[in-house]
Amino acid sequence: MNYTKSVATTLIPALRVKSLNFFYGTRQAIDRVTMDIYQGQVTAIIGPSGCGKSTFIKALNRISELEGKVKVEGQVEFFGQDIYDRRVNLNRLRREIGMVFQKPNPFPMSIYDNVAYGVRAQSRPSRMQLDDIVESALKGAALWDEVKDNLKKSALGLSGGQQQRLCIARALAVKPKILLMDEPASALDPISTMKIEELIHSLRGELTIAIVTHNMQQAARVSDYTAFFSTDESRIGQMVEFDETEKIFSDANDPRTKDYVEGRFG
Ligand SMILES: Nc1ncnc2c1ncn2[C@@H]1O[C@H](COP(=O)(O)OP(=O)(O)OP(=O)(O)O)[C@@H](O)[C@H]1O
Repeated sequence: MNYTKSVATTLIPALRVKSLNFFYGTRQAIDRVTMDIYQGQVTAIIGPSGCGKSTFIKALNRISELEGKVKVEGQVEFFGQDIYDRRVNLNRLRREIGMVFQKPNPFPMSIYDNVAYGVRAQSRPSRMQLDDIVESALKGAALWDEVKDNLKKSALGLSGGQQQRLCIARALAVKPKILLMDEPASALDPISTMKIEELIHSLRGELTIAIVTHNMQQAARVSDYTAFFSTDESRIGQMVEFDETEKIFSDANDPRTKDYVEGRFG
């Protein structure tokens, strides 16, 4: 399916990444990445294995710091605020910039409690308020109709595709401004993949989305903007080209991007 896209005329950067270097210990994984992620748009990050796509998006809400000793240089501004400033509240940052991973990771609890989890951690809503939040997050993640009669059942009994939409509902429940998705459909069957793509399309506009994907057709279908990453001779990831998705896939400026999107490399 191809979705109609309308590239916005006034673009507001939700995230501004400036000359970002990222190191695991002493090993540099990405080198001087500079790009904007525009509000309300879907931005795809594509590129060959090991070029730093996951590293890059995990640096955008500082979830990468959970992976051990990492070092970050450069800046990431979230609506003008430096997310690497010492005073940043990490819980709040990760609520505002939510994340969905490749492998669905529901908590071992009921469907309802999964979605309510983050909301309960941050506030004390009444039962009725919480019911409303859970319902609207599940509707937002296009899962409500499938689970509304089984909210008390374990999330682990859902199919892989349903679990992934539940994880999206869990992220939506705390009202993020940005949703980062790291290959959200790569472990799913084609029908579940299509549902995730439709969902991305329906969330676009009110939500800013950055998605890492290996699937170039998927990037072409769902995104408004695309960043192509690759590695240099020393195998450090860099961003080669960033542009409107249509341009990247039909008339890229850099020959490395052209080769990759035309399947000649990677
Ligand atoms: N936790 C980690 N510790 C050390 N090195 C890591 C870690 N995670 C990733 N790397 C290294 O950083 C580089 C970039 O990895 P990353 O996973 O970001 O690439 P990717 O483009 O997302 O790859 P893939 O498409 O295979 O998922 C690789 O060389 C990888 O081995």
